Amino acid sequence: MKPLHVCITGAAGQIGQIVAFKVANGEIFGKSQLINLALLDIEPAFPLLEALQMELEECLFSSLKSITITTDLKVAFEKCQYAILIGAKPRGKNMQRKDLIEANSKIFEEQGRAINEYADRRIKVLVVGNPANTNCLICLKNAPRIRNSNFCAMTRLDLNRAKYQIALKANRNVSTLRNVIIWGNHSSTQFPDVSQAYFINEDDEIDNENDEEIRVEEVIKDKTWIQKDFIELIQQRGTTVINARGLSSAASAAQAICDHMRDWIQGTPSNSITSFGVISDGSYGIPRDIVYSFPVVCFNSEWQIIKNLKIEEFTKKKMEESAKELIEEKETAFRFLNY
Ligand SMILES: NC(=O)C1=CN([C@@H]2O[C@H](COP(=O)(O)OP(=O)(O)OC[C@H]3O[C@@H](n4cnc5c(N)ncnc54)[C@H](O)[C@@H]3O)[C@@H](O)[C@H]2O)C=CC1
Ligand SMILES: O=C([O-])CC(=O)C(=O)O
Repeated sequence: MKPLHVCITGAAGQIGQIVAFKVANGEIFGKSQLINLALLDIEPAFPLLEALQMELEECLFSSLKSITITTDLKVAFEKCQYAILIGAKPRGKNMQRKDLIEANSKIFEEQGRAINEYADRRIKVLVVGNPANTNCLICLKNAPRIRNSNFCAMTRLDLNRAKYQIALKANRNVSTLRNVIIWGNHSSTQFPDVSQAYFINEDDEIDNENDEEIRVEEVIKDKTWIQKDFIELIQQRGTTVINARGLSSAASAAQAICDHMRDWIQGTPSNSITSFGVISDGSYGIPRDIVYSFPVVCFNSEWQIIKNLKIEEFTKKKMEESAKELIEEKETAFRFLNY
């Protein structure tokens, strides 16, 4: 079996360090898939990359064929088939993610260009660095040789957070919960939506056609909680973690990266949908040319937006608010980059 070329940017950072071990241990591509791992960071972080390399090597991961540590975009992205773009400045207390546009948009412009020039034409790119949706848009605009659908922004952490809170409130096992959706921006305007979500029977955790379903809105009858407290809790979760630990989420973000990539590559489990930030094709009236989180399914290593869900007025308004913010972010970023 041929080894895969995988690149992690910002690998010396708090998320990057955790993801590197997970990738090396087969959490995305499986334990039998060999990996050539490229770890990119900036010069001041190079000693941390050296230490990371030593530790990875000494874990004796059977799927890790080689490790390259580098500060050079060409070396990092040469022949790259999967890129996880984390390297960027994180926000601190009292900041919104969009306050990072000036600090981070150039990074994604440069990396988009390098991916365009050096990577495998079929590369799949997950953008994590904030503001993730707008950085993803910048990246794909700078990589015209690569299909737009090969770029995603990560909203999986929001989805995992939402699923946890719903299962907790319902006092049910999270593994029996299906089809929660994150719409929009990875920001405080995102809309975590349970209108399509349901629980399957506890005894029926292995999906099959005969799963008995019960809608979340029939289990959690507290409409105020669903339409207000729950939404705000998920929209503000990143901030809550920053306020508690002084730094943004790391381990849960690393896990969400693996969950996103695994679904993308190996396919979503049957009867399950997930949410990806992807280039809008105009579905649900969302303007084109922004990266927006939609419900998707994946098969054959491709995602597809779930169409024709019935959208209520409440949902539609929330979806539009987030689209409006993404258009504003795009305008700010493009002005800054002189596009
Ligand atoms: N989409 C999401 O759900 C989430 C996104 N994030 C975002 O991920 C990013 C990284 O977060 P952390 O790992 O906590 O930050 P961190 O500060 O611990 O690590 C960032 C790493 O990126 C490196 N870096 C900076 N500029 C770079 C460049 N031009 N090229 C390559 N590497 C570069 C830094 O040297 C550092 O090692 C932040 O923007 C954060 O806001 C964090 C959590 C969740
Ligand atoms: O909140 C932040 O800045 C980091 C992040 O994206 C998250 O935890 O969802």
